[in-house]
Amino acid sequence: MTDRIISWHANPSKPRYTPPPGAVDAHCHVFGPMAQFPFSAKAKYLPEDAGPDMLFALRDHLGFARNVIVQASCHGTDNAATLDAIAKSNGLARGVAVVDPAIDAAGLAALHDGGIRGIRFNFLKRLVDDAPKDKFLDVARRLPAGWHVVIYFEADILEELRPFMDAIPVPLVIDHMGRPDVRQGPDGADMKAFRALLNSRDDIWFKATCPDRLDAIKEGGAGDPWDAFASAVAPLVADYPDRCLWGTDWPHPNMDTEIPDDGHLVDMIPRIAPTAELQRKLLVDNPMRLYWAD
Ligand SMILES: O=C(O)/C=C(\CC(=O)C(=O)O)C(=O)O
Repeated sequence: MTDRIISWHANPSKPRYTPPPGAVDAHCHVFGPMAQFPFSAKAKYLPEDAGPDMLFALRDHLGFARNVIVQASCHGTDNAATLDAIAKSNGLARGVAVVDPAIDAAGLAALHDGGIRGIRFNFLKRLVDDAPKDKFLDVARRLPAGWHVVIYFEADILEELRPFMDAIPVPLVIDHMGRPDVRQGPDGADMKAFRALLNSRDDIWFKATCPDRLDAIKEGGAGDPWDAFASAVAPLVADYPDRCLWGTDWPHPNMDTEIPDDGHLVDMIPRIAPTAELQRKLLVDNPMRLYWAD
């Protein structure tokens, strides 16, 4: 793997939609800079540098106030780039780490001090070599108070993961709603299965994110303006208004063949959360509860 990839829009449009004051982009990443924070030897993609300065400039351009930076698989379990970005944010960013499950209490406390409030378990085979459920459960039982677990999986393994998720004793946040096939519509099999998961516990949250991935032309969707995503996801946000989060997913890893315009992504917000109250919950109240409770 030698070629470094650019997966972000060079000149995203200014959104027509204005987020409420204090809005949080609750799913984004930083890449490198590689000279300072080398990528993991196990990385499945090798991106160009997309550091904190670029992330914070995009935040301001899109009208957001805060970021939740999620450690991306290309940095493995070395969270230094994520921690560096949080440290440079003047308190306006917090993060989700990926850890070696053998991490000890002192290691977790250091992450907490650096602004981390959760850990991510990634089950996508194209992104990680292994996902040891027993070791994941062990560390999930030892997290600092107030932390949660973020899980990234695709819809076809939701049922298989149910016993594992049931055993996690802290709140769960599901990336991109477990990647349902949005073309099935709001009452399709994938959304029904996801609703059953949400109904099994009241502390499971979800990210109403990634129309560009879930309604991608390369996956058989229609692409921007992502109509199937809007009609499948709006009812979910309406029915679970206190458990949803939103994020850009910038710099859009692995979307280099269909790079989304971040301004258009922001313009999806009123289509999935049509009222001011829903927008405030999605963008401010919910992420603040999860990431800035202290
Ligand atoms: O970041 C995302 O939302 C999605 C990713 C990349 C990723 O998660 C990672 O590298 O850890 C994907 O589907 O390729």
